[in-house]
Amino acid sequence: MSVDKKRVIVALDYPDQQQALAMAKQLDPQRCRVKVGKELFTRCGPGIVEALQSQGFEVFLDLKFHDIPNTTAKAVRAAAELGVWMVNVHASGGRKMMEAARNELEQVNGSNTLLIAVTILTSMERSDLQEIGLDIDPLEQVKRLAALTERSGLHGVVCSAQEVKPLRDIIAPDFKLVTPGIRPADADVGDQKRIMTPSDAITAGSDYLVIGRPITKADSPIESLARIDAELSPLI
Ligand SMILES: O=c1ccn([C@@H]2O[C@H](COP(=O)(O)O)[C@@H](O)[C@H]2O)c(=O)[nH]1
Repeated sequence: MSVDKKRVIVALDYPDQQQALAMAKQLDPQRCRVKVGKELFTRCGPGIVEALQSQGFEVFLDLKFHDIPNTTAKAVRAAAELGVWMVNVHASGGRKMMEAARNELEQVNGSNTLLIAVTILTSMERSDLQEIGLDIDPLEQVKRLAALTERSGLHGVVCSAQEVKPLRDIIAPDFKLVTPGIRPADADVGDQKRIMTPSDAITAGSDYLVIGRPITKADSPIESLARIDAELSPLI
């Protein structure tokens, strides 16, 4: 089995195609992947995904679908037909929703799109869960949703890197753990709560690190990415 060297996914959280493509132009599609999220996709539509693919990038379409099973499944089909590398739903949409999405994906001819589920957003801490009626530690809820996601036949979950080690004890080794909330030691934390440095995340066993503002808002995004690469290169 070949080792995946492209462990960093750069979150292209920009308000227009021009800025997103200008950033992408500075990146090497052989060394990283890119993520298109709600802001960029809502502004630009599927054309931005196609533009990035034509530059050679594998795209994680991070739209976090959360709806009734039929609607979510059809949205996942649309993403797979766009040829994205990875797409996601919210695990809290439940087993029936996730199974419908997985079944629909299996019907897409020749697709090898990965389908993963968001557990608990990395911007949330225990007090946030309490406000929505969940009197539980984030780790416990993440474990519960990751187990449900695996039973529903998806390929992995989005979680915090802080949860990777405990999750590895309860899920299959090939179940993908995709971790946003990555912050180099000197970076602004912003609205993220459950964070980890790039090297600690890889050491803990994260498959993919999603990194946005520490790169995209840096004075020199390329120097920032190069520092992250240098931090990770002895580890991957
Ligand atoms: O739990 C989650 C799920 C998704 N995200 C997304 O990842 C990036 C992180 O960006 P930063 O600028 O590095 O904070 C962003 O696009 C989020 O939508 C997440 O942060 N947490």
